[in-house]
Amino acid sequence: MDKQPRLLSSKLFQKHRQVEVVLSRSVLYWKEIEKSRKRSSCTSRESETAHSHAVQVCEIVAVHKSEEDDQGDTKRGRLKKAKQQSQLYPHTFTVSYVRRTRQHQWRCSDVSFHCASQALCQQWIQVINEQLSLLTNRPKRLLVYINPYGGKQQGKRIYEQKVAPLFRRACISADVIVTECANHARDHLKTEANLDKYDGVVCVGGDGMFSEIVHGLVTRTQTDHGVDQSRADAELVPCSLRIGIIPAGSTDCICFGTVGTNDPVTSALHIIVGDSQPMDVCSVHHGDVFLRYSVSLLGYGFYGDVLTDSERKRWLGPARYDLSGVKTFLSHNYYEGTVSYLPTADGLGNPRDKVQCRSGCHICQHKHSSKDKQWEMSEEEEKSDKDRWSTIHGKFIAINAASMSCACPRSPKGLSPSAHLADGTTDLILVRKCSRLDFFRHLLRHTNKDDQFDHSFVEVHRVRTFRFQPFQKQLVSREDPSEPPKKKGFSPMCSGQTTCNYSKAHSSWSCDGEILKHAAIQVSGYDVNMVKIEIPDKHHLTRSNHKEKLAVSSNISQLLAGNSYSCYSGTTL
Ligand SMILES: Nc1ncnc2c1ncn2[C@@H]1O[C@H](COP(=O)(O)OP(=O)(O)OP(=O)(O)O)[C@@H](O)[C@H]1O
Ligand SMILES: CCCCCCCCCCCCC/C=C/[C@@H](O)[C@H](CO)NC(C)=O
Ligand SMILES: [Ca+2]
Repeated sequence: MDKQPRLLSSKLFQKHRQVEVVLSRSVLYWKEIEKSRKRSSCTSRESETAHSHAVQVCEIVAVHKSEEDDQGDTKRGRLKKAKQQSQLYPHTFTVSYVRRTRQHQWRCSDVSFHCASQALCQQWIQVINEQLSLLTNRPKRLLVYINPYGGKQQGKRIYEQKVAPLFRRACISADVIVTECANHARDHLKTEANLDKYDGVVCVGGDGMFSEIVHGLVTRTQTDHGVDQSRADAELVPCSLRIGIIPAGSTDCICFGTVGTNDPVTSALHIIVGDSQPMDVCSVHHGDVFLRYSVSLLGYGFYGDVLTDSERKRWLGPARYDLSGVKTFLSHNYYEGTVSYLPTADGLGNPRDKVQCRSGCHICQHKHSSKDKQWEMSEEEEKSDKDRWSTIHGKFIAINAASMSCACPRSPKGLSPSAHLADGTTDLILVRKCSRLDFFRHLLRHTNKDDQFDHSFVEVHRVRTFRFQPFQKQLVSREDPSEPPKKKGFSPMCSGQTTCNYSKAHSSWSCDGEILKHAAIQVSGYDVNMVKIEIPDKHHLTRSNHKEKLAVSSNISQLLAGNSYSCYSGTTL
């Protein structure tokens, strides 16, 4: 039981049982009081039973006066007793709270308490509401964008049936925009939306829709502050709004990888209780042209080809990825090019250390602690960066940069199971040319417990920044990979069948599910945050089910952008 002082304590009825209900600052607690008769004395005494319950105040969704006085017991034998009790305790209030179920899923449960007087009932409602109003991280006004065509085209139904009733119950007001075309949400955020009115933006859709919203918010903030985001070295201004995700897409890896499940009700509840989770965001440039931000996967070769092919099959819904996956696998293309990367300093773990990023992850927390200088680069260290760049030239079936695990229902541990959500790094996975069978083995390991990096043709590096240059006949190798490539380095790629046996010379980059126009990219890395998501409640892990893989939810996060142009930095989503 909570050691904090009691704010309120009463004997009330719950269903047909008398319970002692106690509210402290952090916990609502109720315990059944069983009346048993002692034969010897024939006097009644109260004894404690094992039936006690506790709900954290921060996980109370709402408290309401209940209209009906049905005490919830319809069994005939007890009906009479229940009726008597409802006459004695006619005033009822209902507390809605978060209940954890299996596999990271949350549900909203109700418990009703019956009081003898209206004054007592009102007092309970008032005191609980007062405690809830102290939770300042909870949103009150939200701007919701629904992509009606994402995933199985269920976005609108999911919002209306599963999310809106919960928002209403939690007294959250929501302005809803159902998008009419691609980039509707992005452009509305960029130019029209009155963002002062809201505490957060909610995205009902998949990773592509989430990406739209990130781009809209970041761009809007930079425009408002006169920052030119196309400059790779621009100091970005933090966004003040958080983004929540209601999964309604095909992959939903950003939701799955942060919350641990892609369940709309769970996400809605995380938004209501104001949970947030920092996430890395990287910026992708082609020379000095800004292309996009990425929060999940940048994939060239296999995933780029899957995405390119799947876009033509959108009408198939999520199944398009399976079909295009098989087709791309059978094509067995590989691509020649040069990857240069700047590895992370020690202390940020490595992609094969089997450390999983959870809420309150110490690596991510250190990254975001301004007092902790452990991972901040000194000037000298920054200068010596130039010597730390590595360059690999080769033929690759896939080049993947995972800024987070990229866990999703297809691959529950993700492309890089130990990648961190907010450490300012990305895991660069290079899959070299190999046989079809070997590549199949590698892919298969994404779906089971085996280590997908444990192959001679796969290497993985935790990096702060990297560049990719597809092979070009006329390409003269640059001497310093840490310098951005000169413009001429991006002259037309070799066309026709050059080095690849089975494929065209170039693949495309899939950036969070969107195809980039250029194959030659630099993904900026810098140790200062571009955008940051804060975790306001560091205790979340301790109050959650310890079996949970990813204890927290990241559904709503805050764009707190720090400075700098860069990339793997926490964003506030
Ligand atoms: N009204 C609309 N009509 C057509 N396209 C839209 C509309 N609204 C948004 N979009 C675009 O649809 C694309 C895909 O949406 P979304 O990410 O929601 O679903 P998905 O691609 O099925 O899922 P995932 O990205 O998780 O694989 C996004 O890039 C977004 O820009
Ligand atoms: C023989 C079985 C092979 C199964 C291979 C499973 C591997 C699946 C890995 C999927 C990772 C998805 C990472 C997420 C990327 C998103 O950004 C993007 C847009 O939603 N989705 C895809 C599919 O690229
Ligand atoms: Ca990361």
